[in-house]
Amino acid sequence: MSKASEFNFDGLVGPSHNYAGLSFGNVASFSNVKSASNPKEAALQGLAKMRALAARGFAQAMLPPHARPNFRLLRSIGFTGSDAEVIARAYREAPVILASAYSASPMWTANAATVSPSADTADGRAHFTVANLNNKLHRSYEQAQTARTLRAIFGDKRHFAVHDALPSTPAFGDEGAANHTRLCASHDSPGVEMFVYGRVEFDPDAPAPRHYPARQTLEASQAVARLHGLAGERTVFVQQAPDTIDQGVFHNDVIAVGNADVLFYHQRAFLDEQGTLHRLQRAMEVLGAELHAVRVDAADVPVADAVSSYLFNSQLLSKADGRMALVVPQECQENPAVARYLQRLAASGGPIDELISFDLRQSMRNGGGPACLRLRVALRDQEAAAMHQGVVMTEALHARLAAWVGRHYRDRLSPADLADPALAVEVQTALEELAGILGLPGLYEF
Ligand SMILES: N=C(N)NCCC[C@H](NC(=O)CCC(=O)O)C(=O)O
Repeated sequence: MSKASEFNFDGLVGPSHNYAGLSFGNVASFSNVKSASNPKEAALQGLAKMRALAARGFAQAMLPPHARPNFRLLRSIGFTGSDAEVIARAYREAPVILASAYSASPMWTANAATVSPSADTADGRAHFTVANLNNKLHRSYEQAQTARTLRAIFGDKRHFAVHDALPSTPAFGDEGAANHTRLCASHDSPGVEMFVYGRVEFDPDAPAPRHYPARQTLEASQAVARLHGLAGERTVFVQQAPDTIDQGVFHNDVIAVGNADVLFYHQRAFLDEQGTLHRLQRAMEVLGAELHAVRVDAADVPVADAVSSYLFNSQLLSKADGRMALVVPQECQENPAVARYLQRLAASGGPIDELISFDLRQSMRNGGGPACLRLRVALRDQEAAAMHQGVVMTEALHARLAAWVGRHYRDRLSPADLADPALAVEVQTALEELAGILGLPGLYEF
């Protein structure tokens, strides 16, 4: 009988991390627009999380940043000449598009792809569908490098299938694992896959948010489930509450998180709370398992506090003793209602008995907490052995990456710095070296 474990692939923050206010509907991104960022601190904060969780024995790996600026985007919209000329003119004429081309958003790897472990799929391989992220210009370009990276790591076709992104059109808006949760009894046996969508393209009567965009469609979620060969009785499609999206919950992982048989969620997460729980419970029964729902009432934690603290953008990790730890951003301890709730939760005798808190403020200021920063990939032992090993987090890799960040990253980036042609050269030099550190020489298309 093979064993399996869940790897967290955290995104390494890239050298051009900046605050450009690019994500309408994401409250943090909008409110920190044009403030100065600290890419060095951002990368070190992310690496510290990876190191600490790896040291605790959790399976941990990383995904590298993408090449920036995205010259393909800039040249495709009419900026010509040398790289320096392209940057100078884009800065003058279209600074927001230059910022989009420089975005370090691939760090939020929960949006890189949707992943179905081999135990769930018809052909017994682990399936990945790259997310098209077509709701935002800066994110819609991530798919090509993401596919290239995933194929470099999961290239063994006997074990893995990496699908290209769905057609990049509003009907198939897809934001990857941020809107997908797998519930199961154990990682090496079949699980229930829950897909959460925000709107339905081809049903004009379906409820939808009024102010902020719903980034994920039902049609996209269904397409991913089909591509992965998931069994109907173990697949559940759930609509997110539209008014909660309108309060800044732009992905389901901002309002719910699941692990093994536990679903930790806010009362206002889903359009039909009872129906959702009932369907998940029935699907779990097919597996001979039982759903353990941990509901947070709006009276204890209002949606606004869930959004500002990112309580639900936490990682729920199974420990060796069978209990679970909740990995939260430090903002949770700073919000009195959330801190009070968490104290009660850990002492409640329920499945979650430990809190682990990280300072991820650089990422949080763009709306990315612990869960945004990681892509979960449950792998059987032989699959874990078949993937590229150079991205698995160890003390040695952490040390090399921290030193690399120290050599190449700036500690301050303001909007005007994006006009500096030296920045583009710095990023390319850094990434060429990174490809060598990770043992992935063909990683980038320089
Ligand atoms: N919830 C999850 N899984 N991911 C969070 C992604 C945050 C990201 N922020 C940004 O892209 C902001 C970039 C800027 O404004 O500079 C987004 O909105 O897509």
